[in-house]
Amino acid sequence: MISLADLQRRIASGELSTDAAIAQTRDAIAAQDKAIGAFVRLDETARAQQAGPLRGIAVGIKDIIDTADLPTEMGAAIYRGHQPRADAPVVMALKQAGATIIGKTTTTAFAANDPTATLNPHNHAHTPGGSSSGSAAAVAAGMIPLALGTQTGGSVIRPASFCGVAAIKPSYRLLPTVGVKCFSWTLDTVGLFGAGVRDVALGLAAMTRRPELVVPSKVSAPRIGVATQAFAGSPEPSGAEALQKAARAAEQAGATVRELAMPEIVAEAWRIHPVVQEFEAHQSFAWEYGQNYDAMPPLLRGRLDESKGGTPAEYDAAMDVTLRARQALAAVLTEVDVLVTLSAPGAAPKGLASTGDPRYNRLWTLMGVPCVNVPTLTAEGGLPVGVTVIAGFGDDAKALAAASFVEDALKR
Ligand SMILES: NC(=O)CC(=O)O
Repeated sequence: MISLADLQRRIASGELSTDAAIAQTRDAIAAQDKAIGAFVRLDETARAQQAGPLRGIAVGIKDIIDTADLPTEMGAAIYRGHQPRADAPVVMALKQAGATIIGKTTTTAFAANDPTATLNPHNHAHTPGGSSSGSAAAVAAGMIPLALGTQTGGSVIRPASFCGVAAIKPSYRLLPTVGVKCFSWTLDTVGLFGAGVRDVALGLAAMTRRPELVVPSKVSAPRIGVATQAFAGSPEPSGAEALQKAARAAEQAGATVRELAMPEIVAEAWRIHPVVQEFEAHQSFAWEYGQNYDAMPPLLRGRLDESKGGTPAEYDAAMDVTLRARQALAAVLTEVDVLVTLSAPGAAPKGLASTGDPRYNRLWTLMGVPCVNVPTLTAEGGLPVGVTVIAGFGDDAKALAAASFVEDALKR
């Protein structure tokens, strides 16, 4: 994979020009993407910039995020050829930091669960996950050093786990979702993919102009609470093994590690996540579902068919649980620095019919807390499995530093 940190060092030292860095990316895409299918479209006119912390860094943008220089087609026939007038603010933030938008990466239709044709670079017989399929696959295949995705359920963390890359779903609203096709305004969060945790941190720090997000050279040992999420059901053996391996490695590296049960109200928030998601989806997709029913992607259309009976009273009750659960989780996170939990039930499912199950991700999306995927082990078939490091709302720097600690501990 291409390390953003390594590219920055080589560009800063003059060893590598920004033009050469972008040319290397184009060569890697040309060599790999015919087999992987991570990109919907490439910008052949995009050039390297000469200033900014992300100069020479090629970035892939999930195709539900508006771009002025490329169509934004939402992975859906209804939006084929759709050309936004303006870049979404997160795209502009990348450009203002010096990045080069190299292309649009595949997304499941409307970032739901109708799968893409993108393959897992580690094993082409398996899904890369979704809904940010192309972003995770393009980074994992070594085509680009940085990509944007989004998460409503588990669409950043789960594909990152399946593809063996680092990723962050930041605190809710750290990055604006203006210009991002809305699924659920309470849940939708823009995230980043990179080769390693430090690379993701550098990308997020540059986009947000928050240098405090950069992982320091020395990271102190965190107090870790292991959250098994038993309320979400049992994981597959590879998922359980990854959680145990990460906890053990962190402890051997000096972290204090203990299992932490979640309060019942937090488990209840896990249960009502779909109520919030689907109620808001019916409003977000009202035009597509109401005026273009036959052209809707089938799995999303079926979900909306099933959930159209949801009532405002049910939604209000779910939001009340959400607010109380966020308060309870904040109290839990005073006992430890971070939580470590499962990123997915196990390795990537075989075939492309499913992008996997967000059952271990969705709670944290609803809680709005920063989540970082740390690649942890390689399961049967050469398939990666990660774990998620979680800090309190607004503690993105702490989540990134602790995730880097776990990442380094796993390398020992
Ligand atoms: N958009 C999403 O997060 C949906 C998913 O987890 O597959």
